[in-house]
Amino acid sequence: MEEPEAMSLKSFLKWATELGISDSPSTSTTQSDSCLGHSLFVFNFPEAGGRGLEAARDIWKGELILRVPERALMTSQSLMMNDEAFSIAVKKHPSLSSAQILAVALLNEVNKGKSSRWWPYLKQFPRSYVTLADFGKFEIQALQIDDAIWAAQKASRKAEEEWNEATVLMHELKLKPQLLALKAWLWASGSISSRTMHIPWDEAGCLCPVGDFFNYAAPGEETSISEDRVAGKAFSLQEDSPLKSETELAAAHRLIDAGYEEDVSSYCFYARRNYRKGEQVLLSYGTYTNLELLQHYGFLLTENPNDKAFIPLESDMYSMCSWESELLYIQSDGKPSFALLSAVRLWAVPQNNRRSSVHLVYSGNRLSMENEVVAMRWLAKKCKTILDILPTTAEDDGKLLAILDEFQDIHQFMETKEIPPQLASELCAFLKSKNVVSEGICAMSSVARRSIERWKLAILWRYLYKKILCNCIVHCTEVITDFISQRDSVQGNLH
Ligand SMILES: C[S@@+](CC[C@H](N)C(=O)[O-])C[C@H]1O[C@@H](n2cnc3c(N)ncnc32)[C@H](O)[C@@H]1O
Repeated sequence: MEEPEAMSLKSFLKWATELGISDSPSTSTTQSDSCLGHSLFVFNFPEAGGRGLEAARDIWKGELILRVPERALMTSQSLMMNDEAFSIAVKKHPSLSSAQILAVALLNEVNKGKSSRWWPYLKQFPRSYVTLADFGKFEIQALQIDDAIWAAQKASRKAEEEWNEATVLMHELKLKPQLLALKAWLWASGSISSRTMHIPWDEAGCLCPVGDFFNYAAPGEETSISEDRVAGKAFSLQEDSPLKSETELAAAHRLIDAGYEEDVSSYCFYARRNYRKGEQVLLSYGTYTNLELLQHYGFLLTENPNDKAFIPLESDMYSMCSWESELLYIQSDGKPSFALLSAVRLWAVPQNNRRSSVHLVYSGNRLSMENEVVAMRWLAKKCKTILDILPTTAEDDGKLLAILDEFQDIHQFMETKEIPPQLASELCAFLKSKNVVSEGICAMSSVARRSIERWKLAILWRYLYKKILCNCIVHCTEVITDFISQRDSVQGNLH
């Protein structure tokens, strides 16, 4: 960590200590300069979320590892309480949503600079975000898949509309010109989208100092090497387990490992699994597909058990079945979801027999060998058709990511003749749109550098989408091959 950054972190942790934030189970006030050190340390994890929290000691599943008292939570309400002018101004705009109010409140605090009570905390926020709303035209097109392109266009349109609606209030508050700009709004709404936590009294949630340093792991990934320590034993049955209160036990069983607790008026964080000293301690913000992670948090996971690939179906498939369209998807392992499988099975039944097959299909049964083969062939062919019409293959995307990684390392592109033509044209379009090459010299502005980050995310997203479709083709082919060999062996036995 660079010196000014380290100093700013140090003063932030001191500020947090004074507000009663603590990673120690003891509620007595400490003389320490840092609220961390008992259970957690701040550490940089370049491959897994950047700045995050590491275990300062071996931690047991279910242990309380961080407490953030209510007075340290930044909410619209707490910001209004300390700023009468802001509170009066907001009341004149009842149509603004709670997220818009929190965004304006955040910009209003930034406007105060060092005189804001929250200044040490605000200095810890990232300077910009790479969520879908921040994607420009080029990066949006790089997603390649219509659904993702629409989601990104919708996110950036929504951000712009919300900014427009809030500008009158921001002018009334006399914010500095740079804080009135869309760029500042994107920063505020990106902060809210990627850093707030749920509280029961405000839909916009709260900003939770130190608690928002936890990076994400998808729910369902709770096991680790350290889990071996308790292999075969339920953690709650261990006599020497440090789990004490009922709250801690209850928390260990929950999906969400953090929440606001009325009885202690604090946001409490519990370890979702055992951690060895030095491991990164992670939090599950919820169950998200990669597109949702990109939309709300600006990152995605190469191994995401909750990822889904949606494909366009025949129009009568939607009308014929009673499933909501968001249930019709291909899972990350390439298998169709239960609803998609039943929809395709039903569609593969001749139209005049469908009515009598509905019950069987919805109970998850295969109808017949022929029906299964028709359904699997349709699904495999659909995936192949989608993949064939896309401008690049998954393999190309992998190559392009490697080229961009290399470029970011050595600031030079490999010889263009070594780059496959479809990638070279995307690369040229990028260089042109960001004015990267001028008179044969490659000069990257900070804008172009940030754009590369978003472009890489778009490429990675479409690469992972294509991988799911490729896995689906493999799965369908295996099912068909199995059926054919079963049928051949039955026929062989009959002869
Ligand atoms: C609540 S903050 C977590 C702390 C953050 N790393 C920081 O420095 O403030 C959420 C942000 O952290 C990053 N992040 C969290 N988990 C991640 C992961 N598993 N992989 C990549 N980035 C992650 C994303 O930028 C996300 O928007």
